[in-house]
Amino acid sequence: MGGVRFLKGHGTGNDFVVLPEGTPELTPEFVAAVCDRRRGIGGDGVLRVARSSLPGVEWFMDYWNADGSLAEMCGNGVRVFARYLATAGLAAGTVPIETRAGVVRAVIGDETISVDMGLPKVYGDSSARVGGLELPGVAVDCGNPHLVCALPEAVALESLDLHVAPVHDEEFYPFGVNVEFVVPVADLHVSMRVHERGSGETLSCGTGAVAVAAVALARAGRDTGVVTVDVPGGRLTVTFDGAECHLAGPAVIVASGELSL
Ligand SMILES: N[C@H](CCC[C@H](N)C(=O)O)C(=O)O
Repeated sequence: MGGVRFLKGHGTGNDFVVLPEGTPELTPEFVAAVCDRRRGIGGDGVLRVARSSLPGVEWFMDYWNADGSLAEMCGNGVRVFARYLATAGLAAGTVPIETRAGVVRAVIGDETISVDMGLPKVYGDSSARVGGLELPGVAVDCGNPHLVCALPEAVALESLDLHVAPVHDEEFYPFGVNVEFVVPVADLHVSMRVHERGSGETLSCGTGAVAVAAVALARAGRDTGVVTVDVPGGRLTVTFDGAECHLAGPAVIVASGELSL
């Protein structure tokens, strides 16, 4: 697909290739080639800008993982998508965006973009094995599947080797899973690393931050509050107001160009 215009952006280091409106339908092979960090542009995923057919919704975020697989939702992706719309003069203020997991609303600020994400659903317990450690975890649905594993005190977050995908229960997660490893920092303040389905370890994961925040809030016996989530790529905050949660953090566009893949 030669002559395709692209932009590059990230939200706390979770990086995406943005393909503006008019880009033809994508294939897994094309997405994997674009996300290749040596032979392509490089990215944790692709955000293709398309029109929504839903009433009152103008935009559809066609999100793909780096390996060319589809995912239902991408929280940092929505924030970068909204930043692109704003910089392209296509949106300002609050903009509804359709995703495969439903419609979310992005609130566009100068530095921060916040996404109204609905409420995650904590739906069970499972486990993951990483580096010989079998870790229990809490299953959370953020439109996409997550497993939140609290690390034992003796295990340092940075000691985990996430070059290899954690082994998960394939019966519990037949379509794969994003696995977060989390340690407490302070009250309603956690630090996490994440191994993402279809992308490997990333510096940040918005829906992952929502998942770990939901577990932290439940552990504190609360259903409203602001949870600070430190990720290797920076800091996200997740605010629960009782009706839904709001994922907030920086999102920037850093480059643009033309693909000749
Ligand atoms: N980085 C994304 C999550 C992508 C999830 C994707 N890896 C999946 O297969 O669900 C985020 O900020 O929410």
